[in-house]
Amino acid sequence: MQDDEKSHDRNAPASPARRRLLLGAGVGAIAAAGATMMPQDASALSNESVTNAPESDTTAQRHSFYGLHQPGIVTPRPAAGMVASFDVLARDREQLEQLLRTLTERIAFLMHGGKAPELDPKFPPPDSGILGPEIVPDNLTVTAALGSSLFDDRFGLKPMKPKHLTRMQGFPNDALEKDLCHGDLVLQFCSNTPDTNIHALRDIVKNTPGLMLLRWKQEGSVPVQPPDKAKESARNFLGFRDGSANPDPADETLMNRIVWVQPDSDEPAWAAQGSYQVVRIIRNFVERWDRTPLQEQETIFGRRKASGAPFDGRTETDVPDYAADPEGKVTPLDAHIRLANRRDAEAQKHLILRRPFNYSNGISKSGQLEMGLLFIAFQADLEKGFITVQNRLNGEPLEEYIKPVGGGFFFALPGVKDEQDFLGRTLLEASGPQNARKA
Ligand SMILES: C=CC1=C(C)c2cc3[nH]c(cc4nc(cc5[nH]c(cc1n2)c(C)c5CCC(=O)O)C(CCC(=O)O)=C4C)c(C)c3C=C
Ligand SMILES: [Fe+2]
Repeated sequence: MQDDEKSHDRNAPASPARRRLLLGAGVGAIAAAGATMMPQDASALSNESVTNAPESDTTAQRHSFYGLHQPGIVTPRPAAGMVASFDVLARDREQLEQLLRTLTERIAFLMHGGKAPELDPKFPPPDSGILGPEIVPDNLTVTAALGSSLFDDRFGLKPMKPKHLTRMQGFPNDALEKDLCHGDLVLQFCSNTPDTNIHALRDIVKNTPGLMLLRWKQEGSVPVQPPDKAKESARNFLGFRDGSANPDPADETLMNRIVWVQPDSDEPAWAAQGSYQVVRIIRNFVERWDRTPLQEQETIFGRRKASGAPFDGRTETDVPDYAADPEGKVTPLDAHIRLANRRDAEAQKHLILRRPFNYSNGISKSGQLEMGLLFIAFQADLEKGFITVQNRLNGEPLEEYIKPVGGGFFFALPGVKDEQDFLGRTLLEASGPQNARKA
């Protein structure tokens, strides 16, 4: 059987299009055919398939919304991502609580899936309908985080601000566009398809009128690979594997150290089990990059382009030995990976969990491709994490090919523990005299 076919559930009944393919070509013929035949086979379907929806057997994938932590941080990164940033319009704490409760209710529904609600047709339909009458979960996670601007006088949250949460400062190579930066509240959508993310965003926007207003959004994607292929990091738009040295999200002890704010930390108690989220929209000058010799590209990152291996290794999981290369004769001292992680005891304090997506936004006024990296990173300490690493990267050779233009610093809220709980409850309960209604 060919690679493309293996991604389907073999026990699932064949769809009409697939049955036609099997009947038309004959199962034996397909099995005998080489992998290179598949494109011809796929396009040999009846002309009906030109307008049929493409098939996927992953639309039923579902994450649990409830738990100690929000999903979308250490859960696997699917093919489609989006960050949407909002200004909060709620006028008082009561309205802020209403917003957080509505967000909780909508996210719980969207991640679970179910029938789209119906109303008397004299009213606007409650759902956009873009996923049809049955809303599939499609691996969706929606992760909510707050910006430092929410911790002002409007809601009495000032004393509750997470210790390191600041408005994102500009770094030396940045050219930040103000319409692409900051926000009171940010939602990160991750799912199998852009349509599922857009559906979720439109649902949330429709259900929060007068409570928040979109400020900016950025969509992104991750290239997919056949499920039975050995696990490899996905490639970014500069063609390199991105994520090879990411800390293991399945290692709970490690995640408690580098991602999740701990109850015994110096952060406000309400913030325990939350995480600092950094979002950076980093444009890549791909035309210039594509005219750069391979050798130079690899020197800039400190890794081989094809395999992702470090210069003293064979595979992308091999660990570079900088102690054996103090002068940078193997891996240059200013290579991206060497600056980002010196691989010594000190560097252990500055680890971050990266969750980036590639983005492509059309073209610039001068006819250049507007594409790059929607860089997202989580850490328990913003100062020790992203800010320290970025300061080490300042002035790196990669800067000739990248330009950060937007993003912000946020604090991803602790998880919603059950159906009685809501996003931000611990914050509202902890702050001010007008405590939040008990969940
Ligand atoms: C401040 C943090 C980082 C920014 C911003 C950043 C931008 C950026 N990175 C790439 C491509 C790669 N990065 C890689 C490794 C890597 N990058 C960071 C941090 C930032 N990158 C870290 C901590 C690491 C890991 C270093 C290590 O532990 O060895 C790699 C190599 C493969 C990998 O480990 O992921 C690539 C490729 C781009 C294109 C980019 C901005 C556009
Ligand atoms: Fe990087």
